[in-house]
Amino acid sequence: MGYAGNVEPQYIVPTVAGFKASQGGLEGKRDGLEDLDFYMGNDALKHSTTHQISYPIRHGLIEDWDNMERMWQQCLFKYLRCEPEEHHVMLTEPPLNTPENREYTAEIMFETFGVPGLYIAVQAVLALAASWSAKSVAERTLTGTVIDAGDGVTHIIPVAEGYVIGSCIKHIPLAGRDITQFIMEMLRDRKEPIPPEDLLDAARRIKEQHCYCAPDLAKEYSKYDKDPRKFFRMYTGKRKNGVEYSADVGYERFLGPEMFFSPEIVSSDFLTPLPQVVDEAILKCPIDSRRGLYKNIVLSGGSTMFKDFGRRLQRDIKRRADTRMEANRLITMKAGLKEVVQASAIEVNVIGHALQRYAVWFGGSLVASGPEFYRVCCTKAQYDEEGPRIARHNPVFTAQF
Ligand SMILES: Nc1ncnc2c1ncn2[C@@H]1O[C@H](COP(=O)(O)OP(=O)(O)OP(=O)(O)O)[C@@H](O)[C@H]1O
Repeated sequence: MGYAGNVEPQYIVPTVAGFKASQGGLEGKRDGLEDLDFYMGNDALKHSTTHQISYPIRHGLIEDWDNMERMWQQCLFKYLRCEPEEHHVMLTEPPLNTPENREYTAEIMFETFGVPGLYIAVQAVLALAASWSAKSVAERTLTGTVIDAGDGVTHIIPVAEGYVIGSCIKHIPLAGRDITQFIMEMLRDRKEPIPPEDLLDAARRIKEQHCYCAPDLAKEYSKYDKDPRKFFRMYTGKRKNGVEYSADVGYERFLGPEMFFSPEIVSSDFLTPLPQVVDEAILKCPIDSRRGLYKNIVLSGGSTMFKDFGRRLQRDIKRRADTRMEANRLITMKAGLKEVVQASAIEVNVIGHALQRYAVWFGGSLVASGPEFYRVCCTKAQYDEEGPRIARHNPVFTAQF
């Protein structure tokens, strides 16, 4: 959460609520004290022994509206310290959110908090908007394919002119957490002197600080075998008693992120490489949108931050597209269809930018700080006139900044 116009969120708080176990019963509800003994985010996790932990959002969708409302209350009053009646609010939603959820969200925002305006934006569309920072005004478009790789899951989301092509979204059940786990196992197998209670955190830090995508796994391995010292990095951490320790970092630097391109190294269930999934997602989309989707493949989320991730992805997708074009060319040549033979090559661009770590947030910040935002918001006056149904659809914004 944060205020529009900033490049990064002011507060990053996990959507976790913690409340006294007794509050679930009538006793807690009757005395009206339940709101006072309630924690959210990291505070909730800290009190997990005395309080019951609940996750109001599951798989990106709000499931526990009471706790979500309490969380919004804390976001607005405790963190952002704002008067909600004075601020238009932007919230984000995953691609296949239901219209009922949007109505309910509007009800809480307008009736409980009295906000003057509300816009519920689709996360993938904001990620596309965030990439405008890396483009000229003429190139700003809301057509593209968003690769969103976070901690638990990777999504491939095609968007045409601001609308998600819902039937063509793909999910990959592999993301940052799996790479961390994989690196952790390698460190453990090698018996690096990392205290067991620190191992997970050390693996995550090693991943974030030292990992990169190699152009070719076999070649990188043989380079490594010839001169491993070139690849070594040192990781240092502190034990609980304050004494420092250090560990060697070696081939996990390129083997970790390779998971996206050779998933068989970490998974026996999901075996399709990311470039193939992206290519197949685009091929499922309507034919007239495909070139635009290849031309603007946008990265979003922490697990797209590996050095050369975008470059490798672009090369591999381009190779697949070119091989298919060549195969089609040969088939059509044999059939004597000359006009198809002349189809131009497919342009494949994978767009990374400085703010892709928090691309959705940054895209939201960008859109909400422009004049266009006030045009697309649902207003309190409209809500009072028509009720929650005004939030069923939010208009698509354009690149007017
Ligand atoms: N510089 C970096 N290099 C590689 N990975 C990183 C980097 N920074 C963060 N990450 C990883 O990105 C993941 C978190 O990304 P993000 O915040 O986008 O996910 P999330 O939104 O919390 O997860 P999800 O999308 O699964 O709900 C973590 O696994 C983290 O270790």
